[in-house]
Amino acid sequence: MWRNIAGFSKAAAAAARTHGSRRYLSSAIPGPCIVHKRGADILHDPWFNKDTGFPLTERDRLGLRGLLPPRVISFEQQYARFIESFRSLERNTQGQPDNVVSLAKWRILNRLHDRNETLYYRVLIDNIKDFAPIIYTPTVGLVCQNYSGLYRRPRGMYFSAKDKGEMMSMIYNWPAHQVDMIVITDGSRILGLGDLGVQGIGIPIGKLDMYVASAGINPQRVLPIMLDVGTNNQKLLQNPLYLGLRQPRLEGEEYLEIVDEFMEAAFTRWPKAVVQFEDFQAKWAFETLDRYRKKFCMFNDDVQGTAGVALAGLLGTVRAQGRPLSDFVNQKIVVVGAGSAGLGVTKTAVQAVARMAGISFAEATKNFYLIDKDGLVTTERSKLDPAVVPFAKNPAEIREGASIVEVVKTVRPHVLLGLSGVGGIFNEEVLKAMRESDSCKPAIFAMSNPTLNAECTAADAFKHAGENIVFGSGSPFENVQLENGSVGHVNQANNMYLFPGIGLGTLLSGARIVTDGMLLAAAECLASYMTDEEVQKGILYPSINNIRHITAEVGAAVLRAAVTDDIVEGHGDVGPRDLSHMSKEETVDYITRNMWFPIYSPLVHEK
Ligand SMILES: NC(=O)c1ccc[n+]([C@@H]2O[C@H](COP(=O)([O-])OP(=O)(O)OC[C@H]3O[C@@H](n4cnc5c(N)ncnc54)[C@H](O)[C@@H]3O)[C@@H](O)[C@H]2O)c1
Ligand SMILES: O=C(O)C[C@H](O)C(=O)O
Ligand SMILES: [Mg+2]
Repeated sequence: MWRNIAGFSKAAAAAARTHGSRRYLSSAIPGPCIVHKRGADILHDPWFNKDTGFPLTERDRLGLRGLLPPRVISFEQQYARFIESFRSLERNTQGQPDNVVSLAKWRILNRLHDRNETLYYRVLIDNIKDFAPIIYTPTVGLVCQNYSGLYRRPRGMYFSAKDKGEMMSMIYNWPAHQVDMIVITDGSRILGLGDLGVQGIGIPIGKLDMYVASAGINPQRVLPIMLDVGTNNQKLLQNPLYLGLRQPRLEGEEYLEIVDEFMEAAFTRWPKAVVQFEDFQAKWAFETLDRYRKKFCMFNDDVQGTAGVALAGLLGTVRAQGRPLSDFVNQKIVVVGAGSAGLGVTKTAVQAVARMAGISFAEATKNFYLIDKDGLVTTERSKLDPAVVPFAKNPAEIREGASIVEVVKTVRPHVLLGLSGVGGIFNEEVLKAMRESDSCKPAIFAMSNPTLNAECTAADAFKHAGENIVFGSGSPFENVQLENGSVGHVNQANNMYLFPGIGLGTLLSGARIVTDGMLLAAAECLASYMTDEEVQKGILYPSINNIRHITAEVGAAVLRAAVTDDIVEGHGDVGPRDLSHMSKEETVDYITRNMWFPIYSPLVHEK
């Protein structure tokens, strides 16, 4: 249907040099873009539509003359007009409830997304700090909860249990010839909001928006996928407006057959795509990761992306204490939440300790304490989930099922990290107990999303646990003004710092799988991104304003790890030998040159 030629990567190189600055607007010369449509069909296609920005010659060439008001409005003017309407929405909704304002902001952005993707992604990239909380966490959670009511037009593809046996042909219904990144969910654990069934499609859409904005994946080559295998959410099943299958979730083999069929279909059509699994309930997150990671180019963001971001944060807290990184092996870490994210983080952190100290995995678990909904996990627990067995403590040390506060008071941990999905669970008592931590700078990570599900707020953490803490949260919070006159820095400990680079680095390496080495390289790259000075101030992660730069660095680290693992197969004209001969700087440059940047390309019609 369409083909993209030259131009984009040239534009991306210029874009990368300025990291999204407005200066770029007039500096790049975009290459042409082939379009197989004409007239009104182009205006209704957000991939090609330029609204009033079509130059007169293009209007003639494409049969648009008369279909638009006569005046040609420049990209800069369109951009300014959108920002002005957004700011005026902000003014007009002042004083209204947060949810109402957030949804209104999401709607105005979504309308632009549906109409003109080039302008949409440009405003997103240039204003990522303001707009990420709307198109991504936390507002995306609210959007999923209200999806059936908000639904206007489809985005992505839906594969349901009723499509069994049809998927291999259905996949060809997708209009794009090339797909680079797929994000798939079954809607079973959307953020900390539980089973939202088909309404979970908002998550792959939001994640892929971040891929375009952060990793420069061409938006014509992303594909959000909803695997609708039913829902166990009774409220949704009873809602007459619910848009998904009205049946309980498939289980066991029936479930796996659906996922298998989708994976076969997707990789048959796009053998070089990368698939990110997102927000699957823990049992399926682990099972599918195990089942597919050696067979397909895929990773699970909640298990693996989160683990890398958390590890970078944990290493940062050691540096923030003014201690050498090797001291990580002595950090006592309490993890609250033993699901897909909590277990992924714990396992990765224990592996890091084992590697650093040169000890076995079992020995390295000594300083880790895992708490789930039934309290501290010990070997005494009946029906112990096999995934948590390696981390179960001896009940002689602390009793089975001990509460968070009991564990914190007994262990005096350096780090308290929450991935429980339970809002406010780090209450005043728990936070005050962290004052007795053995660390000079105790760290509190309230990583659950969205905002109301965070284990504590930033303000409460600094108020109750002390002004010397290091704080991270999954959803954004404002920095906190401390009584001592300084600023309590809030880190957004969110996998958004890694998944775009993991996906992009993997894609551009041409690797057919994502190895542990690639994931570790991503985490190490993020961990070493910050200067000592920043880390001393409690700043563990870079500003989201630098996300394109971070993603290029992470992507290069991932690609180089794929070279080390000897699994690169190349991408486009760049072969495996070229990749393996690139220096670190050349790899970053290669990644950067391949990042798409939104700019109007001249459209050339071809039948
Ligand atoms: N910041 C990030 O980048 C990031 C990444 C992934 C997940 N998350 C968030 O982490 C949360 C959990 O995700 P998940 O996939 O691990 O979910 P999950 O359902 O797999 O696991 C939740 C875990 O929390 C435990 N839990 C529930 N109630 C508890 C309680 N009262 N006390 C202690 N533990 C309790 C459960 O037993 C379970 O082990 C979600 O809110 C999700 O949004 C954040
Ligand atoms: O989506 C996010 O913001 C992070 C994470 O993947 C989550 O599931 O909470
Ligand atoms: Mg997730």
